[in-house]
Amino acid sequence: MAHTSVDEHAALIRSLVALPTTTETVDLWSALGRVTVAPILSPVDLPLFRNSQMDGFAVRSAEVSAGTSLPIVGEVAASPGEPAPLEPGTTVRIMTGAMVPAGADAVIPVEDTTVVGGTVTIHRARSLGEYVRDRGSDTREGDELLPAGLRLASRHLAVLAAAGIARVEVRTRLRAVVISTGAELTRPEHGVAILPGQIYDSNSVALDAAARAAGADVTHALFNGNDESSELRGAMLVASSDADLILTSGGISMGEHEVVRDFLGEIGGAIGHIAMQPGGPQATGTFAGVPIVSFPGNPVSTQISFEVFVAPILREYAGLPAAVRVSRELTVDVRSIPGKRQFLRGRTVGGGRVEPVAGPSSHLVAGMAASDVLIDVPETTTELKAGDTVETIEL
Ligand SMILES: Nc1nc2c(c(=O)[nH]1)N[C@H]1C(S)=C(S)[C@@H](COP(=O)(O)OP(=O)(O)OC[C@H]3O[C@@H](n4cnc5c(N)ncnc54)[C@H](O)[C@@H]3O)O[C@H]1N2
Ligand code: MOO
Repeated sequence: MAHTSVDEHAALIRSLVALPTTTETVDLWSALGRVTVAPILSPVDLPLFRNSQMDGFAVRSAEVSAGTSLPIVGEVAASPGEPAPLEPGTTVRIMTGAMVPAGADAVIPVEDTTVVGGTVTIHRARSLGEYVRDRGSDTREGDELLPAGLRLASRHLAVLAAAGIARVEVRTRLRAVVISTGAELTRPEHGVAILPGQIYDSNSVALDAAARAAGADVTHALFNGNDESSELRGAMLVASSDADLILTSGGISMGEHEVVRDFLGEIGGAIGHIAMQPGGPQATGTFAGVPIVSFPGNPVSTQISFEVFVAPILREYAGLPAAVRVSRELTVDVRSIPGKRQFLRGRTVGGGRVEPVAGPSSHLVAGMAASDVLIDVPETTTELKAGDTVETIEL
């Protein structure tokens, strides 16, 4: 991997990750954010029947002009049942959503009328079809309601329900497992009484949240709090039984206790450095048929590696838009490492500008939290001036 570029490594990971090809059928209540697999055609016309847009009176429009009075001979509510046809020279009260009786072709809103006893006087003429919502005027039986590959939002669920569709076939969610490694790690849930030399594991929760935000289902967020490769193998066995992708953090560099590196070595994985900062050390492998993508342990390296290499694949599969890239002007001069694609943390400021946040070091987890974009500096760029345009990636 010595001279591997970011794009080459991204392509390698894309080739490793086998996206699920199965589908499942879920009810609408569980379908939010899921992705359709085929176009969904309407089984019905919408509206289902000709109905009133207003509370008022159903009339034959040709019979109505300003000052017309008609006897009120009945009422149609928005409720089951077909109303009787409207007799000529009469009207019926009608409610919004109620079926318009045969023979009626317009609705007079109640506020345009005066009712005295059983007679209504209409104050102005109405045209044919006014305030009548025709059957099929929204969509026709057989028309496409939703396309394939659509991520379902509330408005999509609403039209399915309106058409009487209770269940929808969706892509099976990609199942990811997250494993953090390092004997120095403890979980924040364990409280403040940590030993000298211990730190809180922030990568598990970061990767778990990032994977879920990218539309994946995280089946396990495991934690290997020692540097034993046998223990990691155990975690991998659990993970691989229930995952399409295993993400690890830590233990892939050049130290003496690189548990992920050792494990990947045993299973014939690939470990090396790529032309990227942060996120130089990178590794991949396959265990029990499940791809493993291993990120360096430094918190910023892990987070950025996920955004660069894995998030685009997961988002695409989950029907989410790709991360937004925007050109912005730098507020200050910036130096970058020759031969490495650098992803600096940035904060957007007014006028389409961006200022770097914290430094380039990959332990600056608070600096990462204070940023809202990554500044993508090409491998060949070593110096940028205030006012220069840079590509930013929204976080
Ligand atoms: N001699 C060399 N040393 C290092 C090199 C190198 O090329 N030669 N590369 C450096 C770079 S760059 C990085 S990045 C790291 C990657 O190391 P590892 O993947 O082996 O990660 P660890 O050593 O396990 O951890 C690095 C760092 O991150 C902290 N860490 C680890 N896991 C977590 C976690 N879950 N939550 C929060 N913080 C975590 C860990 O304590 C370390 O401080 O290697 C450099 N070294
Ligand atoms: O490349 Mo490392 O990921 O800078 O910290």
